[in-house]
Amino acid sequence: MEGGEEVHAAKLGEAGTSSCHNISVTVRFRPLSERESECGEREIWSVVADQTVGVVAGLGLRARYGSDYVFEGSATNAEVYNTTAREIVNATLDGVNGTIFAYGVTSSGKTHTMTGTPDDQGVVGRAVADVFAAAERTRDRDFLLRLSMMEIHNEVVNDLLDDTRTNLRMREDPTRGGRGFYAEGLTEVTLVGAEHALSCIAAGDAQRKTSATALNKASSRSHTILRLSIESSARAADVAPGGAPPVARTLSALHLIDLAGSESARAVVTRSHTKEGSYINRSLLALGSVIAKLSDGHAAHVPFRNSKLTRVLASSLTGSGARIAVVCTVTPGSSQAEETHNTLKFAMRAKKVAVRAERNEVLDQHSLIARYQREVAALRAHLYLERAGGAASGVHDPMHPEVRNLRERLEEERIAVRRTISVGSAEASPCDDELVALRERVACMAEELNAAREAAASTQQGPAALKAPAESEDTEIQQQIWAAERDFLNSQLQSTNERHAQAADIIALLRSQLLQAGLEPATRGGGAVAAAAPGLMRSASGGSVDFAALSADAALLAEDLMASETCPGEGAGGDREQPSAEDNAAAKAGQEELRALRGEHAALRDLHAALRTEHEALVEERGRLLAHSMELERAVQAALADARSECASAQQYREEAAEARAADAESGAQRAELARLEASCSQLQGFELGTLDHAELMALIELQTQAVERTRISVQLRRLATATPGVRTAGGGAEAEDAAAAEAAAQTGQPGDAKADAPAQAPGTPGSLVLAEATSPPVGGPGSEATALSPREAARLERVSALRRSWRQLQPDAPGPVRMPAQGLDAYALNVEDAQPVQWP
Ligand SMILES: Nc1ncnc2c1ncn2[C@@H]1O[C@H](COP(=O)(O)OP(=O)(O)OP(=O)(O)O)[C@@H](O)[C@H]1O
Repeated sequence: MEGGEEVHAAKLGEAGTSSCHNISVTVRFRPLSERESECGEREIWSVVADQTVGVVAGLGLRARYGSDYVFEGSATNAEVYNTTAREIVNATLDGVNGTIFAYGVTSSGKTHTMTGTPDDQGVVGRAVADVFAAAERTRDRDFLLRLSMMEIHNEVVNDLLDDTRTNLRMREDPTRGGRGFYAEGLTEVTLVGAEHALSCIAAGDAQRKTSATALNKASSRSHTILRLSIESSARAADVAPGGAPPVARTLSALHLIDLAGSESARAVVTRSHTKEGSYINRSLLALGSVIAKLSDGHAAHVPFRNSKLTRVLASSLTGSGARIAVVCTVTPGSSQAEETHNTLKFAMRAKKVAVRAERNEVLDQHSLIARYQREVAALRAHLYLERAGGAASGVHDPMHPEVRNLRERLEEERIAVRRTISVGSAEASPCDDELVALRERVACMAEELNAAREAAASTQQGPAALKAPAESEDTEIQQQIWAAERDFLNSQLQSTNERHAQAADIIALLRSQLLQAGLEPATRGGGAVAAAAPGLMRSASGGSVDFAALSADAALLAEDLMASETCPGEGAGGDREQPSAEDNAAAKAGQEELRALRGEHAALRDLHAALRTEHEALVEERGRLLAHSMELERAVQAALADARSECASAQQYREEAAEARAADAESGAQRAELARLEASCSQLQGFELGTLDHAELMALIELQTQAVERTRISVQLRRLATATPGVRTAGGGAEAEDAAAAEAAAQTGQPGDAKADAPAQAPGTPGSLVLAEATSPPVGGPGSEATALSPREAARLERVSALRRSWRQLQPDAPGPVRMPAQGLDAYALNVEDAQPVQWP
């Protein structure tokens, strides 16, 4: 069902049945991990009622969440699958799309639920087995199953079935019902059996990006989307014979999605985790807002385009829809309480989303399955005819699934080999050119050698031919001819000797040049080379050999060789019938020289071949070393990046530790103070009276008496304070207002002014009552006459002064103004606050 294929499809009006379902929501707990148990974590979330989870201890998250199904940590994958997914998987065989995904924070058990373990397969393995088993059982229909797998990693879509296809584009297909996004160029493998499907899925899983984080040894760093396309139609044999009738086929897709887990900074180990974590959290946020909009039911716009994940899910949530199940995985531990709370909130929202799910049935003459069916029918007929003709043995059905599969694999391998060859030949083309040039040169030299040989052979035959001159020829003329020939041959011999000498010099020069160039005797793979030309092998200046110069030398040598071979032997002149001994010796020496030259030539040729081999080995070696060094470079860069991010994390941890230590010290001091207060309190409240001796008891009674006295005075003062001029109060409510009024009066000289003996900067602590010194009667405004106090006011003032004196007696050491706690005057706690700790002997 890749983009555009359904262009030819036509909906069967009434044939497609539609129903509306809410997303099925399952909450699955995982057991506490070993690490969590070792750290002393407690299980604070649990099942609190039928299909309801809630907090069972501490942390103040007094929450309860209902869901369709709840599984505790002991539940198996089989139980989870049978309850939550099986029905949806079965519906896909009937043409209804299905989507099952796992959602939760990192390390909560999503991959455990979707992929499972070898002993307890997850949703994916079980769904694939069920689909194939059902297809097998349904004898009256042909099924075509195709698989694709992709991951969304850092908002980049990668093909998990073909690692060369990365960064695929998401395209919108307007021909699909509702919103249909698909990844362009995503591989779809036609499946031939459950085993085949599982092996493809295992290969795809191996391509997923995972890495160890602080919370999970194998944390998924990407969202994985597996899509199983299911196409079926009435079996070929049941299709009306003749022509190509329209085929009614059902199409559906099962999406199995293992989301990456949202994660906090706690999970981060490296800098790349931070980046991945932010992409993961962003896309999950986008999913959350899509679900929130859909759960609202009236949202005008649903932001599917905000992330690739929501685009992929768009077709399931709209259009012809899908039956959807979400398994929310959570950990019961106290350390992830907040995250669990958020996951459960997502679950609640998802539960409200209603999705229409429609049976997809189309009429189509062009579908793949229709073509296969026609081909199968034709092949069956062919097979029948063959069998009838007695030639049925050894016939293989080319449409047999296994044959088809093998063909597909063969084709894939062929493509891969072609790709490798084209890459290899592009890399090898410079070497090839060199090789071709060398081959041509060697061929030229071989030709030249042959020509030289022929010439030498004809030269050897020369004297014999010269031995039989025609009897009839004039002897004198003959002698002149021979003399001329002798002169010619002598001159030739001389020039040959010179050339030999030149050739010897050139060879010596060539050797010395090669030696100077640093061409050492081969130490590896060059035994033959060393034998052919000791001292020649590799250039120290970068490993390249000057083939052009070498070839020029070789050509020169070959020329000399040819020239020497085409010359008649030394001493061939003179009397041909009876060559002199001198001539014979010279000829012999010439032939030896010739042999030596030939040997030299052959050695040179071997040298060429050996050098070529060596050169190829060097090119290969260099390529390998280059790749290795690039790999090392990459590893070093990655290690550097990791080290830097670890440094940053360590610094952060150090700062956090320092803060924690400071907070610890502070809280220690507070705890000590609290303990002291609690001790005083319990003593004062009589909890420990039984442990006191007589003197202690008396001291305590004294203290209590003083406290009661202070309370009494405080209460009286409070009553008086509001009505008596000259008394300034401070604290909360009306007292604060009074104090502010008194302050304002002091500044403006209004009546009520009083000279407080309290320091100006501390008019009163909140919640305390301050008795100011009333040294003079209040006066009126500026320029006004002093106002005499009324007898009632004077009496009050007198009482205040008396009270103040009593207070002073009780608190002789208290500095500054008389302050008494005003909070809770009616509570016994006042005494606790006010009392000094009793120093027991
Ligand atoms: N229900 C379970 N029973 C037993 N072990 C579980 C269960 N769920 C999870 N685990 C274990 O907890 C660990 C983390 O689980 P898993 O890798 O599935 O988490 P995740 O949610 O996929 O994490 P991430 O988002 O980081 O990929 C694994 O070792 C897994 O075996």
